[in-house]
Amino acid sequence: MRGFYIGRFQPYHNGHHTMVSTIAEEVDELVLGIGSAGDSHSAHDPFTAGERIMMITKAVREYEREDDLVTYVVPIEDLNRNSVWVSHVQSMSPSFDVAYSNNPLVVQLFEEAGIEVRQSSMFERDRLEGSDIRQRMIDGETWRDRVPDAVVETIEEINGIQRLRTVAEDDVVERWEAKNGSGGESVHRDDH
Ligand SMILES: Nc1ncnc2c1ncn2[C@@H]1O[C@H](COP(=O)(O)OP(=O)(O)OP(=O)(O)O)[C@@H](O)[C@H]1O
Ligand SMILES: NC(=O)c1ccc[n+]([C@@H]2O[C@H](COP(=O)(O)O)[C@@H](O)[C@H]2O)c1
Repeated sequence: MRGFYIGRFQPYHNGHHTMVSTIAEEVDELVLGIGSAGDSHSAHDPFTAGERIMMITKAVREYEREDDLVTYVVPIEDLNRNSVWVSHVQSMSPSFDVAYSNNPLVVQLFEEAGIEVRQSSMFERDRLEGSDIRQRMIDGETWRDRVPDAVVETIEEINGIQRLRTVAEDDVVERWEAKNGSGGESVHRDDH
């Protein structure tokens, strides 16, 4: 049996990794779908699809060895039409028998398409949440104990913390300018 588990994995953390270990008890093969694959370099989605492929491919080797799990990592870009998203996923992924997700929209779209969806409880959600882990990286707080070692290695290799801090700062400036104006007018007037 082949399963499919999709997430943004920004970054892939120990909550996702625990979910994969649970899934490994139920399937022989697992497709890990990297959602929002076209997004990167923002505070919400700092890492590219390729970087997330590295994190996940290296991390799940543990389960390939221990549980004989066969894994495939497939990047999946977003579409602006939810109604055809499941077909889009199916067009990019090896075929699968069951989907795993705790995301209510994803669950609904798969179920409406007649695909079985299995949900799990959230593991240590107070510690294992992507947005919180990204904030800890920005603030210089501990985060390494919340992700697999392979993810620490990848983030260090790509200098990911520095990137995240830079793009997060840009996001704050953009949000401030969207709310208060860029000050472009006064700069323009000063030119005369
Ligand atoms: N701690 C966790 N335990 C179990 N499942 C989780 C956990 N965290 C996330 N998931 C599930 O994994 C899938 C992918 O999640 P996602 O990559 O959005 O992580 P996230 O921690 O919710 O990140 P973000 O805060 O960036 O949205 C979703 O179905 C999500 O519900
Ligand atoms: N219309 C669409 O493009 C569509 C619909 C549902 C989910 N998704 C994607 O699936 C992924 C779901 O992952 P999360 O559970 O991590 O949010 C996200 O990348 C999300 O953007 C996309």
